[in-house]
Amino acid sequence: AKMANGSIASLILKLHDVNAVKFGEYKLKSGMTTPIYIDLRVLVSHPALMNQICGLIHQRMQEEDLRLDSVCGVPYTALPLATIISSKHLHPMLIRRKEAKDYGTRRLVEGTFREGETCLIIEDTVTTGSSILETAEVLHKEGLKVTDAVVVMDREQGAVEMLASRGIRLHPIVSMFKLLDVLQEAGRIDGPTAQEVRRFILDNHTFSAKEGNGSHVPAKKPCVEKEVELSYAQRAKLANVHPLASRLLTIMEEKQSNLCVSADVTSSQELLQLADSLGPSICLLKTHVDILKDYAAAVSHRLQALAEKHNFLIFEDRKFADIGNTVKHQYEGGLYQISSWSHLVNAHVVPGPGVVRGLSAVGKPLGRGCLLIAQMSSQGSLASGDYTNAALQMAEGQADFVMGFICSSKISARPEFIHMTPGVQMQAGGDVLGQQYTTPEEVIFNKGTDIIIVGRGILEAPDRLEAAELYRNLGWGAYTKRLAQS
Ligand SMILES: O=c1ccn([C@@H]2O[C@H](COP(=O)(O)O)[C@@H](O)[C@H]2O)c(=O)[nH]1
Repeated sequence: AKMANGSIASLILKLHDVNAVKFGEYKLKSGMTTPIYIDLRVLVSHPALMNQICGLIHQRMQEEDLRLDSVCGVPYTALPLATIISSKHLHPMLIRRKEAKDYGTRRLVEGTFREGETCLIIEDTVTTGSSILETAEVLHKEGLKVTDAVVVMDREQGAVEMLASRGIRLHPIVSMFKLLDVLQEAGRIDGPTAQEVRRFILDNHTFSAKEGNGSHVPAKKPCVEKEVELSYAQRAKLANVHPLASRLLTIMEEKQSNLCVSADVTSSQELLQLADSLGPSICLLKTHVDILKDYAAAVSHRLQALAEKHNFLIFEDRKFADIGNTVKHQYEGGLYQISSWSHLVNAHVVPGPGVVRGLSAVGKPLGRGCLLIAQMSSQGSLASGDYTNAALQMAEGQADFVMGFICSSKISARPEFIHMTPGVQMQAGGDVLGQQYTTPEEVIFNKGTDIIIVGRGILEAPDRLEAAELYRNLGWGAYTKRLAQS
């Protein structure tokens, strides 16, 4: 059985108890200042916790079916971890010296081994992965093979990718987003602290596949592989872009609008009237067709005509979340026949990739597109950390149908993907049912997403058109400011 969530959560809380997780301002080996510091040096004072961690490392070694002839801890903090695993599970251990002695054998690797043998590296914490790489390089020089490393705490800042680019698979026991989720859930840290650290981690990814930067220094401008930013128009012309994403990006550029209005009204007449009056201001109209009390097929026909007239796309916010076969029916059939009129739909990733395959079977031949829900705006949302990463991976695996994300911040550096953010109003705040709002400037300029989704901020305004124009101007202004800064 895969490592249970409960045992990881209990480990995280114990690490916090012994002050191995510290919040504040700290400097890392790379020189980077970080709002969170992981200090596993304290483990030597907590033998029971040390044993628990070694048990989890060994469990991971078995789950991954790792073949090894020896283990080697990265000096110094991981040395006792490797020692316990070696002693308890009878894996021979090697010790990598940080500096050669100037007497005796002058060896950099102590212990007995034969050329061609495989050594598993054990590390306490990784940021860039550079310490593991240094140790692997020393072992390589001695003729040993290093294919895998296990780390207790991955800060999720690029070590997995950097080491993979050097042929080493990294297996983390705890990852940063999981740690933040558990501490926040347990009330150990508040929401703003967790959010500040998440933001820091996302903005300070140290590996760029393009530069292949191996480690010692963060990528030049720290961010998710941040490079010079492309305009919406440039992104529309990219070779790999989904045709519907290209159309949407072109509309955005032409209309100077990154505003999606969320038309959460319950009468069809009001929906159509909204589409007609706000049509010139928006790039996208988002519907919840199942809240209409008087839906008939004619409504979707008229909506399509208005989308043509005002040059916007339609996005039915259906949030599909079932197995592939069921969502196929839900998308194509039933009362609403969504695939026949909605350019875009979205899906939760909780069922796994089958949900996208099911939707794609219906939507792709019609030229439709799909957004994956990677994060949600509501308080206490479970869509964060590993879940968000899973959404990203799922999108990358089916990018011929998935064209972007519903998210609260930019999660992919690939310019083909469009990031759309709900929970937007003029002022930060929320409603009584857990909705949380941020401003257009925060979403587009600071969090780097592409489209603001605004519902009640416009629907409840005394003059809806005036409000829509205000949001359009703010969203577009934040985008042009971001472009100018890149
Ligand atoms: O995480 C999410 C995903 C979807 N929504 C939807 O967006 C609108 C927001 O309406 P407001 O009136 O601006 O709060 C609504 O249709 C939600 O279903 C979201 O808010 N958060």
